[in-house]
Amino acid sequence: MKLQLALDRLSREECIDFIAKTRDFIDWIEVGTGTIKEHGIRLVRDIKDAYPDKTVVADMKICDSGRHEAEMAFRAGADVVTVMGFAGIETIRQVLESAKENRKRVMVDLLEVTDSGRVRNIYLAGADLFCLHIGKDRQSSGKQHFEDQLHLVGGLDQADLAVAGGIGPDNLPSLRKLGVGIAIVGSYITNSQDPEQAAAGMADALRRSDGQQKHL
Ligand SMILES: O=C([C@H](O)CO)[C@H](O)[C@H](O)COP(=O)(O)O
Repeated sequence: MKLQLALDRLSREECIDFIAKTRDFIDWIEVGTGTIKEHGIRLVRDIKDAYPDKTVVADMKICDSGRHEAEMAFRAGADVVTVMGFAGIETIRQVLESAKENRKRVMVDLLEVTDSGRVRNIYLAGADLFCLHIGKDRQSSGKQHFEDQLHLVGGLDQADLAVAGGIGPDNLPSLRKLGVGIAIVGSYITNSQDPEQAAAGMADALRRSDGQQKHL
């Protein structure tokens, strides 16, 4: 299982600092939605320039104007862009087309998606990377579990699966059972007193896990 560090609610300098501290343990770097809004898409470019060997995810959470927003992220050096699973299928198609033309990838964020038929249509449109996501605001209610969302991606045999939202050592065992390929971890690392140690511990635990890891 791979580890994606999510950079949310941080200053520009903190983002750079967290990457420097955790670089040996993380596989993918996510520039969070709010981070892009606050610091601009230029931060994606700066991070990709500094870490060309890392996969950089621009968490654009696109829900309209698909091609325009995807190209903005790809031009800035993003390897992966996120689109919302609840967006119109035309928007999602535009993002997928842009990714294909630019030889990049799309992560479909399933935040607040409940209809597996919709997910299947997105899969049939060409998406091959989906993210089960318990949003920040939902996390505070503590009522949602990744297991409850798993039916959304059942039968999407060629797709890779990521999970995001409240991930740390406590729910790692459940991820193993889900066949997750990539664990997206933000707060557990960025709120830690020792981010390097937190990332090292997560990376070690993820790699030791016997989840049905797929090539990403
Ligand atoms: O995508 C995210 C969320 O919607 C805020 O923009 C987070 O990056 C992701 O859920 C990681 O969350 P935590 O690990 O719970 O910080």
